[in-house]
Amino acid sequence: MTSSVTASESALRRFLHGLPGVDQVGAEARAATLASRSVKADAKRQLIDLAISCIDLTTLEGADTPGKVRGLCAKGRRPEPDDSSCPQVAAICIYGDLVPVAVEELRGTGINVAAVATAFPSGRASLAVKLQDTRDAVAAGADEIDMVIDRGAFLSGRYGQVLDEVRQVKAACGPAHLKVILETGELATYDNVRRASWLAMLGGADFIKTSTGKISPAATLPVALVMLEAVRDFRAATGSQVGFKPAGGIRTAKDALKHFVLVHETCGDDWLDPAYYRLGASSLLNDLLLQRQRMATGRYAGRDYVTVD
Ligand SMILES: O=C[C@H](O)COP(=O)(O)O
Repeated sequence: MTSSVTASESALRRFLHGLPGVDQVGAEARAATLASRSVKADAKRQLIDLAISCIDLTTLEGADTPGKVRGLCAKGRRPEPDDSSCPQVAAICIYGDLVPVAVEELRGTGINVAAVATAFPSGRASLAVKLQDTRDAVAAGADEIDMVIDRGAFLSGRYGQVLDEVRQVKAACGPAHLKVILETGELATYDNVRRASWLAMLGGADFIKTSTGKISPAATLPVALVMLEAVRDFRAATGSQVGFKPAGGIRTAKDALKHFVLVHETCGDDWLDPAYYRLGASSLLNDLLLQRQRMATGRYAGRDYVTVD
């Protein structure tokens, strides 16, 4: 390692370890307080539609098939086939090999195709493999790349390596937007979540994302709070607005509303837009549709009203 690399590594370490520490008890208490706020019925109606329009509708299973992805695309395009006032989702999030199927199904709809890449979900592969994974997905038509950071490198303190990987993947994305997944359930402390958030943003992330959905805990409210503070503070420091995507374990409309209260109170409404906010979820849409129907008619339509995935 050259002395200049060593110097920049140590400057990076000093910067990340110089960020204010997270008060664990305070963060958990604040997240719980905000989550207990009630939302008025009118606002709830609007937020349910906003939540639908912010969803990255996801399937990330080894057993995924072109047929399953086609079905997901159809659902994302017309979540309520009999109600044209129901918004479509923001993106369909899938493995890279299925990108051509989604591109075909979503052409002209305005729904983005998001591909997980960089040896998702573990992130354990050479940089060359990760970059090729990214280029392949972009060449196949992905509009967005969801990469994972190398948690082993991060937890060993090899921050420069993580930063460099994010930068190189960003360059490989070309015009595609980059979401950087921290896998917060493996980062052990809120301080690490704050440091990894800054590292990803310094590397050029367009979005920072909590989790792969493969590890529990995933998008907890205190973690979301810490990451929202990071995107807020990053904009104040640099002028750049980076988006935020909580993902994993968000299953009910109630969960989504709690996340929205957190965004509103922490960052303000500039983030309440699919351009800066996504909810990564495989089954949340069903509950949002049930609640939407209940608010429109005053009763639940029954579980068979929505598609059972
Ligand atoms: O990125 C999204 C997650 O993989 C979805 O997780 P979920 O199945 O818990 O909704």
